Amino acid sequence: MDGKFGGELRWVIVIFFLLPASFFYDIYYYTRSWLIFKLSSAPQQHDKKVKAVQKQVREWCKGDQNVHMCTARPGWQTISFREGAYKKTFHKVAINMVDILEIDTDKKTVRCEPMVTMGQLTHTLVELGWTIPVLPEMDDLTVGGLVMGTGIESSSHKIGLFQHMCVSFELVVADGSVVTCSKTENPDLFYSVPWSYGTLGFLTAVEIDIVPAKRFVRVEYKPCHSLDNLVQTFTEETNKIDGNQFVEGLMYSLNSGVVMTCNMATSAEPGKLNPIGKWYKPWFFKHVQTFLEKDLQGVEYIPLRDYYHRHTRSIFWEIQDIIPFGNNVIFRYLLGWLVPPKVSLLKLTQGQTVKELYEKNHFIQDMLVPLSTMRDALEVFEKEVKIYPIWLCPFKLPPNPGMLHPPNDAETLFVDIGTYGVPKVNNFEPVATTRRIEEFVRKVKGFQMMYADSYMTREEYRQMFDHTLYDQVRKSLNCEKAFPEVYDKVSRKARI
Ligand SMILES: Cc1cc2nc3c(=O)[nH]c(=O)nc-3n(C[C@H](O)[C@H](O)[C@H](O)COP(=O)(O)OP(=O)(O)OC[C@H]3O[C@@H](n4cnc5c(N)ncnc54)[C@H](O)[C@@H]3O)c2cc1C
Ligand SMILES: NC(=O)C1=CN([C@@H]2O[C@H](COP(=O)(O)OP(=O)(O)OC[C@H]3O[C@@H](n4cnc5c(N)ncnc54)[C@H](OP(=O)(O)O)[C@@H]3O)[C@@H](O)[C@H]2O)C=CC1
Ligand SMILES: CC(C)=CCC[C@@H](C)[C@H]1CC[C@@]2(C)C3=C(CC[C@]12C)[C@@]1(C)CC[C@H](O)C(C)(C)[C@@H]1CC3
Repeated sequence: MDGKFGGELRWVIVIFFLLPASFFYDIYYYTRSWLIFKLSSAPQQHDKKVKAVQKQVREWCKGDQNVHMCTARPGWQTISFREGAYKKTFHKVAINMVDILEIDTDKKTVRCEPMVTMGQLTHTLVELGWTIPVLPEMDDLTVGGLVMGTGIESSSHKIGLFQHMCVSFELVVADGSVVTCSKTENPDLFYSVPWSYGTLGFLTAVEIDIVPAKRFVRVEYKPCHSLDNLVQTFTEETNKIDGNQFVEGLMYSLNSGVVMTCNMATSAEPGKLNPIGKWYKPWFFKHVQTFLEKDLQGVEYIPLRDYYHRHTRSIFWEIQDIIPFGNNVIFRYLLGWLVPPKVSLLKLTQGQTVKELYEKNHFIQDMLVPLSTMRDALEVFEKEVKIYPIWLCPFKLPPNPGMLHPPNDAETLFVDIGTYGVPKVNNFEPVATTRRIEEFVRKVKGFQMMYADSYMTREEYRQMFDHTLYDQVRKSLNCEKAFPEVYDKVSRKARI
């Protein structure tokens, strides 16, 4: 879809075509998983589905093995910025595994298949009084994508990244056999899987910790009017040993922002309930900004699912560029219940015009840097792109084996700096600007989230991510012919 409808009138396509399509898509999957759970048919089907994956891999083994393998999930369906070019040429293995297999409340784990989404998990678990400790909040993120890539949320400062609450993985590896791994069983494989982007094997099941859920989240909004104040408040709140189940920051300029500290609660104080997930409610980031404007500290109680998916309706703040009047009160009351359009359908229908617009004039990155370097990092982002709001999400990084190591191999607090939008500086140049920021991140021993565009060279990439264990495991599992190296899947050159 090109021309005007691909550019400034994209919203026409979105409202009249994508929103209804997204609605029916959701209804179909919602009903399907509800029925499957009611019939309790998923656990019996699982072994059959694993065998189907094994069969496909063994067929590849019998062939001449001259192309690598990847999952058959089309690039447009994923929550990454671009599609992998390799999806056109690789041998595709279908992994149609979309079900929750078991909720074990004694062991406190949920076992699910890799295509289970975050929206599906919250619907299921929260209703039963449980939740997972780190719940990356966009509804359509999948367990498989989050394990193989990475996931983060505002509880990560207590728990770590998505990978750190995973108990075990089940994979079909290069020779078609099934391997399970955990901290005690095949630990090398267990620690190498996160950030391996499907280059060690096909994931078929994941066991994840669960914790009791409460009905509400008590949110305290703390407006800050200087960079020093914001960095100090954010750091103190993140460091509180016993307090704050969730900590999040939204910055509206280099010198202003709101730090939110949150805890689950069983009941709400009268008059302070705010069901922000309802279709007529303002976008969450706009709502948070009102606390800054009024310079008011405030307390609210948000229903748990609404809290988890607080940035979903506005796709963080990306929806502003897609439906410019989306936060208008009339639009919200009339059509707010249809929002957001599915990222996958947006990707599927975007034309060359939009692609080029985003290529030249849009910046989407999440950079994970040690909390102690947060101030410098924010100044670098201000100088290089000047995009606001900025999303701040703290997380702890334990000194585990694998791709990510904290400085000096000691558990360290990090912060994810998320910048999504149109740069406001005059000298923005996508490649050069991103490369300068990547260089800063490497210098402070941080990491780039690889769903976005990365312009690092192979050497720079290997400098950022420790490949020692990964290389070893690839060798022992004979991955060379079966899967490419991570770099060849995630670098900008590998994506279209
Ligand atoms: C996969 C899935 C998708 C769901 N999707 C939605 C949704 O989209 N929207 C929504 O509002 N609600 C959804 N739900 C929630 C569902 O409606 C509630 O879980 C239901 O209300 C549970 O109440 P109940 O008393 O009927 O449970 P129960 O009668 O105890 O269980 C209901 C069924 O689930 C099976 N079951 C129970 N525990 C497990 C387990 N640990 N592993 C496997 N099967 C189990 C039981 O065998 C039974 O057939 C979903 C649940 C699941 C599991
Ligand atoms: N809050 C957060 O933490 C957010 C995280 N993200 C990012 O989004 C991505 C997840 O998006 P999503 O659409 O769910 O996933 P994707 O389909 O984009 O998959 C991501 C990677 O995981 C691999 N993968 C997925 N499933 C399997 C499997 N069963 N077996 C082997 N490899 C698999 C894919 O391999 P292949 O290429 O072969 O398909 C791909 O390389 C992650 O990279 C995450 O970091 C994005 C937004 C927010
Ligand atoms: C760690 C966290 C919280 C990351 C959040 C990342 C989101 C803001 C990203 C993930 C996918 C993402 C890059 C996407 C887009 C915006 C930013 C998103 C949603 C959009 C919708 C922008 C518009 C584009 O035309 C297009 C449809 C291709 C993309 C799709 C992916």
